[in-house]
Amino acid sequence: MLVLSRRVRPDQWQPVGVAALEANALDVVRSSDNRSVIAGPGAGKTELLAQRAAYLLQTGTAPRPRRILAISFKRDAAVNLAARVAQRCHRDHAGRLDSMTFDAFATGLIDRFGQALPSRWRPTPDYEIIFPGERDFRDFLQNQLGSPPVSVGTYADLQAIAVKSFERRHLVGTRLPAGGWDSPTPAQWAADQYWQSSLHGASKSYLSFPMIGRLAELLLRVNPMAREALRLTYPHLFMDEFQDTTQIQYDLVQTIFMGTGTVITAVGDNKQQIMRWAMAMDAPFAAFEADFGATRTPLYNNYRSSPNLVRIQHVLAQALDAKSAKSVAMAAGSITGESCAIWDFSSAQAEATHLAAFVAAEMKTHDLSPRDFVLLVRQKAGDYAAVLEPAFAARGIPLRNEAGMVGQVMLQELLAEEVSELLVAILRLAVCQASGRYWTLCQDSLGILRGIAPDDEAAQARLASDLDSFALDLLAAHVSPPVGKPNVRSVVDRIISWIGRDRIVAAYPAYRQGGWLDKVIDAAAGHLHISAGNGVDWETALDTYEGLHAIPLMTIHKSKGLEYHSVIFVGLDDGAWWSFDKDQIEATAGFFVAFTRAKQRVLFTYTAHRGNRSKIATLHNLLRLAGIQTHQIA
Ligand SMILES: Nc1ncnc2c1ncn2[C@@H]1O[C@H](COP(=O)(O)OP(=O)(O)OP(=O)(O)O)[C@@H](O)[C@H]1O
Repeated sequence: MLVLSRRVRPDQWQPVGVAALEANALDVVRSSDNRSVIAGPGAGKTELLAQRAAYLLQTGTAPRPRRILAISFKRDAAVNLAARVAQRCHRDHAGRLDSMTFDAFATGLIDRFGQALPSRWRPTPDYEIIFPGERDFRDFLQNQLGSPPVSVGTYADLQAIAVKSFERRHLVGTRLPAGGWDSPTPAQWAADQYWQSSLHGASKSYLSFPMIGRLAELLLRVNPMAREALRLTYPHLFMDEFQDTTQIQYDLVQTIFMGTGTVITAVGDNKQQIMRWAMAMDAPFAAFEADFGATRTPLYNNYRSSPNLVRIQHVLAQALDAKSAKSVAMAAGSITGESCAIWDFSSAQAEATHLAAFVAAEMKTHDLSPRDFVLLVRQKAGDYAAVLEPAFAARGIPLRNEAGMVGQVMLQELLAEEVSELLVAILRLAVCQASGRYWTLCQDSLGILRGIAPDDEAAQARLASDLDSFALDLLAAHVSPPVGKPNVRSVVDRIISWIGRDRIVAAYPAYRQGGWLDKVIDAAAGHLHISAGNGVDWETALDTYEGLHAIPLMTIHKSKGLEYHSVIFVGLDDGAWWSFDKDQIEATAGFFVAFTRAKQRVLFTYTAHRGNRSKIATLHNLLRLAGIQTHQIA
């Protein structure tokens, strides 16, 4: 694709990389006011943000040195948006999009300005990120907390605080008072004790991401200069998957941008809200429209799924929102036979054997690759992998549990880590035959790490020559992947030290805390060692590392935002959906997310050994309502 850096007149700008956008999408792309775009799956919401970035950058509506801030909830979504913009824009333009997760944004603010917080809220500069759970809060409330001062209440008052909602309601439930609570309730007093011991109880502070979000909000509230700097830098803000916004994130955005000239575009789908357990707000779009005067703009097309799947999606969508409009299917159907069915099996083994045979045959007949399929499960992916993996291996198809742990990092997260991506790109550049496209990737990433401006031709040329000689040396030293864990580790260490550990830490805020960089490097080396097993060549080892030829197995949560030719949902039974009764809406939304990842086909499997279908009768009834048949397969 030819991408130009010259400026385009707004009236002459055309969507890049897609034939057309629907009228409302084009309207949002060109808009200069706050918009909330609520649209169904596959409507092109992420694509709309990529197109809007292209429009703002290419027409000079967001002129240099101003930048666009795009906040996503998951790291791979942030990477995905940046990649789409990089494909559509000249790199001079694409480099002015800062696409990051909320956590990275808040952490970056604390790292830059945190020492300006009032002393009672100031973390140590070397604070660590922690992930406390219900057990930690129970231990704190029941064992670590003494009696409160009489003016606050009694020990019994403290014990009456619900452990389950302590974090959500009290610890990070509201904005932090700059000078502390004046006359705290027992719950506020307990929250303050937790805060003070996390911030000042040891030689360094220990903070969770929600706590960092709250500190970032306070920081911006009490620091008008930092607030103003952000407003000036970012005249445009994008928020993807807005349905999952937490109150903490919303308050931060409100403190920085409400009532300013920054134009906000928020996109999402209420029917895909599956993060309520992780503190997502009840109605973030309504709050945004009321507080920021945002105009709601719906989208009607579905570019992902076949007409038959869009028809079924509509039945499911109506169970979540009776007012939801039927989408217009823009993609054609390409398979014969049923595009959705429930397959019953006598055992998990029979299920695994049949699915492997089916996928192998489909790949052959329709020229599909393993990455066109996904095996989705509700939870405990490892248990399913133990049965499915050997059955697929017997058909010569590697299956890979993306939720599996490599050392201390989840595989899916490892692959989205900057360090892992850079390692793979440098290795591919050095050792693979057709490595052309890795040049640009390495040159761009290293240019950013070394602080070289894209238009500084002399420095870019020096970097290119440096990269070239490093790649040649690497190849000369390792014509094939090294054997043995220590040797693989030393290759990884050599690349990291050539890139410069300090540069990596300086460029990516997440690596500044809590030994995360070491965990990622350990995991990358461990995963490369396993991928290079059996004396394979470099290309095979790196393909295995990235899972290019393996069928992914993942949970619904991890599949958000992704798409596949065929989705096979393993386990439509009460066992997998044991908590269905607890929050039927969220569970049905999860079911909807799983279903809507498919372009052409969705298969559900069931085996009685894992549970009945009575608790989740609602889901089975919905499928029946949509005309889906159940077949006894094996
Ligand atoms: N205008 C368009 N023309 C053609 N294809 C498009 C267009 N917009 C999006 N697509 C394609 O449709 C698919 C879905 O787009 P996208 O991922 O942006 O949807 P989404 O609304 O964010 O989906 P979801 O909420 O289900 O994750 C992608 O493959 C994308 O490339």
